[in-house]
Amino acid sequence: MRKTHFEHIANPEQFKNKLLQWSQQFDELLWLDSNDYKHSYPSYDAVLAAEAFTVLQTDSHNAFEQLKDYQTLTKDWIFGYLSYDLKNDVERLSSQNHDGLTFPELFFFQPKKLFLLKGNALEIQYLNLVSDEITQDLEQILAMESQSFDKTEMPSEVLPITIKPRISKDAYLEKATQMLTHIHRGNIYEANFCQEFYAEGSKIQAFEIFKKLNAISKPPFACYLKNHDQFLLSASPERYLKKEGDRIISQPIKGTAKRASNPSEDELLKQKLSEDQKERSENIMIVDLVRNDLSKTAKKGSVNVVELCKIHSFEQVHQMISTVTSTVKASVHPVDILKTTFPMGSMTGAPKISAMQLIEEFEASKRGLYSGAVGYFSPENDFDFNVVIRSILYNETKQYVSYSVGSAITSKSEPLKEYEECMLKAKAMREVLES
Ligand SMILES: C=C(O[C@@H]1C=C(C(=O)O)C=C[C@H]1O)C(=O)O
Repeated sequence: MRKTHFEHIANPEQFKNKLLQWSQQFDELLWLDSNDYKHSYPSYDAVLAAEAFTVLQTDSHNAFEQLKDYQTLTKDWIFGYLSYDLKNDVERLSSQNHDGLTFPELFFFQPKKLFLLKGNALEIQYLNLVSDEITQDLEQILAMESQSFDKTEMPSEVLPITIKPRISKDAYLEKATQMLTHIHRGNIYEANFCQEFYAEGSKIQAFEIFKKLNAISKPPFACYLKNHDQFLLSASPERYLKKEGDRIISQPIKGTAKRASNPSEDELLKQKLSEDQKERSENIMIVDLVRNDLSKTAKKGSVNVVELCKIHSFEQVHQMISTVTSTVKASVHPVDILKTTFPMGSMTGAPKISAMQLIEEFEASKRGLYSGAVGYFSPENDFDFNVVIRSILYNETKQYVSYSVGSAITSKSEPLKEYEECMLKAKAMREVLES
């Protein structure tokens, strides 16, 4: 079905740059970049999937069954996303909040052209119908002018944008206080409460903004997605779920601290986060939820916490990350591993269903692709998906730009501190949009 070509790449960083530049001509593309992060469970350094041969695009109704059929019948690489609102396909829930983006709730495509980069080894896989284009495309890519990833010039037709909050700071503080009341009453233990920032009537150069966001964040799960007029520019540091053979890996993040330019001050902030009882309990509650979710498809006794509350430092923030693994039963369809764990606990709270009900009640925007997952299935039924956070979403036709941020509310939360945590997470996105 696919023709494979191998190529040695002398300068992977420069090649990535050229490849991404070249890919801009396609209507459907997904770019995944680990930014040379030393992953404990690595896949590829960078992947480009371009030009759809087949597509699955739908709302949440029966979405997981449709994805299962599509993945089973296609028997090939498929790339795309699950939006948060697929919760409505898994539980008796609905999404009534404002949606300025109107993206499909699920989108997957089978790319005609696929590039997989690991170290200096490039694997090109083209569907047979375009396989005679490999040599010519490769020549074109190598001849592309290499542009620096942190090139910051703004094309002249682009106007500065005005970002507005969907809810005011006072409304946020009021809602967070009400959430706390639910927690103190024992209705839930933890809720990931999010808020949207948006700009209307805005034209942005999505690709330029992505390059800037990536350059100042260098996250391990970066992605750039284009589905015609819909764009996702993501600087995500978080893995949702990976399947490698019968091994399942989940790496929830809970616990965030700012970085300092002074190294000793920065080390102190890291140390403080590591020892912070509130942040640790936030993280452990989600680890418990993930263990429970994974146990639904795991072989008996195979769910393990292999790393608990470890601090990882990224350009923008320090994060507390745990790793939970399991061995999946042979009879389980890969899509069911997603279905039984979705949405990821780090973005809901616990217990999951009650937390999602309160989120719907208290948040003002439909989460959509924010708080969903982007990734791929391989022909071997493996997969890897990130968590869509620290991401800018853009509908070019509607000229609507949006980013959302959130934080975990637990019994020890102080609303103002949670608000500040949201602003810390928003900093890089605001900076690249307003610069
Ligand atoms: C909600 C966001 O992040 C989530 C909340 C985190 C936290 O509470 O520390 C950390 C990572 C994410 O799971 C966001 O970045 O918007």
